[in-house]
Amino acid sequence: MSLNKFMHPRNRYKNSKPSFLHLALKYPDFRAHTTQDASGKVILDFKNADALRALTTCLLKEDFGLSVELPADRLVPTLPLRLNYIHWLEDIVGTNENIWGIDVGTGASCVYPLLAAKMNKWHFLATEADPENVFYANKNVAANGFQEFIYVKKVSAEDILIAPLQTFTVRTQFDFCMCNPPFFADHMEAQAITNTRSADRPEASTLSTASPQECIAQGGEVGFVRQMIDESTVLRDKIRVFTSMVGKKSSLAPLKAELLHQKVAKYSTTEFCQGKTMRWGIAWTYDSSVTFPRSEFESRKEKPPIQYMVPKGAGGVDYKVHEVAAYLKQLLESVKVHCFQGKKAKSYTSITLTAAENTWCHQRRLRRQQMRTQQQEKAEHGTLVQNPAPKDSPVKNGEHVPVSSREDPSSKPSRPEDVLSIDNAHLDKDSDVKYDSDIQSRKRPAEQSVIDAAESFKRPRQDTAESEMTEKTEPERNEQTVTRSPEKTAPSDVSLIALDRDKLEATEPYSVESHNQPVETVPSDVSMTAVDGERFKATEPSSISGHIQPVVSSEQSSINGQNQPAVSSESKAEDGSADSSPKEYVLKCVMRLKRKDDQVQLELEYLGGQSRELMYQLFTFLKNKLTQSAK
Ligand SMILES: C[S@@+](CC[C@H](N)C(=O)[O-])C[C@H]1O[C@@H](n2cnc3c(N)ncnc32)[C@H](O)[C@@H]1O
Repeated sequence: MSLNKFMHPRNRYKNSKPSFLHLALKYPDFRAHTTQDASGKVILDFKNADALRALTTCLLKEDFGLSVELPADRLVPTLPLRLNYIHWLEDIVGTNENIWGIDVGTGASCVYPLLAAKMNKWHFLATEADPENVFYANKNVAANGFQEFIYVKKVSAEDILIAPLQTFTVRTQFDFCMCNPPFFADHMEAQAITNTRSADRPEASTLSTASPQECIAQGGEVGFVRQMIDESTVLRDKIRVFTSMVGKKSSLAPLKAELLHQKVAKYSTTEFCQGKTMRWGIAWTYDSSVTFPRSEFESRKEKPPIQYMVPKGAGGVDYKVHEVAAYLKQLLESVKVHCFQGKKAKSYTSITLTAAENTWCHQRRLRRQQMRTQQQEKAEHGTLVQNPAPKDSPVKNGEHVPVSSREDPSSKPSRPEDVLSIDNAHLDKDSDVKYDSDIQSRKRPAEQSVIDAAESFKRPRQDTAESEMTEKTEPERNEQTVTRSPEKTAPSDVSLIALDRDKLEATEPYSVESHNQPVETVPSDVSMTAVDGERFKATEPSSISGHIQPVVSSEQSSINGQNQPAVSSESKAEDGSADSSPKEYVLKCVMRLKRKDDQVQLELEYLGGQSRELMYQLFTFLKNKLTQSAK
C-alpha cells in the first residue's frame, strides 16, 4: 500500500507525481537513463545510482529551480522525504523569513538548507564532517546564490552541536535544528544488513548510494541522536526546537527514554510517509510554549471512547450515576489514581483520571511476589510480618483499602485484578496486524540501504529506497507476521506512454491516492512502551463499543503535564478548586458516567500518557470490579 496519502498535505508530490516523460523530454541527462518498455512506458533503472542522481538533479531543477551537483559515491537525496521533514518543521516553527535553523550533516547536496532557503527564505548553519561533502555543499550553495542564507561549516565527526556553535559567530540563537543522522553503527552492521537478504527474496531493486563516512557513526542513529539530546541540555536556551529523523521505528523508544531522562519540557514524534517508505521524526524542546503538530498518520487511529453498561447492584450502591461515580472514585483513589471532578449534572458526571504510575495491573503477580518475599524473610529471620505489603505498594493500596461494603479484597482474592490475563476477548488484536510498509521497512535490511527515490515516488515493490537505511535487528525480523507479496505488486512505476507518441500521458498514479481505508497498524507507543518494567503485547481495541464521538487525544508526549490535550471544559473542578493532578503521569483519561436508557454507562476517553493500552487495562480493572461486586 502506498503511504502517499499520509504525505504531508503541502508536499508537492502528494497529489502530483513527477512526469518521467516530461523530464525525459526536457533533460537529456535524465533521458539517458531511461528506456521504454514494450508498451512505450518510460522506465528508469532504480538500481542505477547515476539514474537516481539524474532524477533528483532534474527534479530539483524542474520543481525548485535549484542547480545542484551531486557527486558520485555520495548519498542521493530523495525529495518527497526531504519535503515531508521541512513541512513538519514549518508546522512547528512557522514559515516566516527570519527563521534560523541548523542542519546537522548536510551532505554534499546541502538539500535541506537549499530547499528551505528556496521555499521559505530560511537561514541555516549547515554542518558537515566529510570534507568532500563540505566542498560540494559550498559549491551548491554558491551555485544558487544562497551564501547569505546558508553557512556550511566543516566539523569534526565527534562533535554535533556544542562545538560547532562555539565557533559560529554569525548567529547565536536558532529556531530549530534538524538532522538526518548516519544510520549504521559500524561497517560490520552495514555489511550484515546488506548480507542478510534471504535467498528466496527478489534482488533489491535499488541500491545504496551512501558512502561509509556518510552512513556510519558510532552507536548508529540512536547513538548519534542520543548525543544530540545530551548536547541539547547545554544548548536549551540557544536552540528552541531540536529535531532529528530516524530510519528505524525501533530507534524511537530508546530516544524517548533518553528525553524523559533529560526531563525535556515536551517531545513529539511523527511519521514521514512517502511511497512505500516510512521514516520517523522526533522533536523535543525545553520551551513549553512550543506546540507540536499532530501526526496525520497517527490521527487516523483515533479511537472512540470505550464504554460499558454498569450492572445493577455494582459496588453495592444505588443504581444512580453519582452513586456509581462515588464508588468508582473511591476504588480509583485506592489504587492511587488521582480523580479530578469535571462537569457534573443530574445524570452525568465527568472525572479526569491521572495516574502517576500503573497500579492496576499485575496485582496478583505483585501479591505473589510479596508473599514470596515475606516467606523468604520469615525463613531467613524467623519473623512473621503481619502486614505483608510495603506501605507504598500499589498492590497494598489496592488491596487493603476496602472499596465497598460488599467487597473486601483482603478476604476475597480477586482474580480479575490481574487484568492482563482476562477480558482479552474484548480486545482486538490490532497488534498482530502489521502495517505492511512498516513490515517492509523492518523486514528488509538490505533494501533499506538504498536510495528511496523509487519508494518516494511510489514505485510499487521498491526494495528500499534511499541511502538512509532502515536496518533491522534479528528479533525485529522474527516479529514479522505478515509478509508482502512483492511479485504481485510490481507494476511499472513509470507507466508513461511512449515518448514518440502523440498522446503523451502519465498513467501511473504514483501519487494518486487509493480510496481504501487505511490499514490498522501497531500503535507506535504501545508496541514499545514498557509497563511495570515489562514489555507487553499490544492489544489495543479498535473499539469496544465504538459509536460515540471521536476521541480527543494527543499523540504528543507529555512531560511535566505541559502538553495536555484540550479538555478545557474539564480542566477546572466543579467547586472551582485547583487541579492537583500529578504533573508527571503514565495515564490521563476522562471517566464519564451518564444515564442511558435507564442504565448507567461508564465511558473512558484517552487523553495522553505512555500508551492507550494502560487505559484499556484500567477500564478492564474497573469493569471487573463492577461486575464482580454486582454478583
Ligand atoms: C545520512 S547523511 C545525510 C545527508 C543529508 N542531510 C541528506 O539528508 O541527504 C549523514 C551526513 O552526516 C554527516 N556527518 C556524520 N557525522 C557528522 C557530525 N558529527 N557532524 C556533522 N555531520 C556529520 C555525514 O558525512 C553525512 O553527510
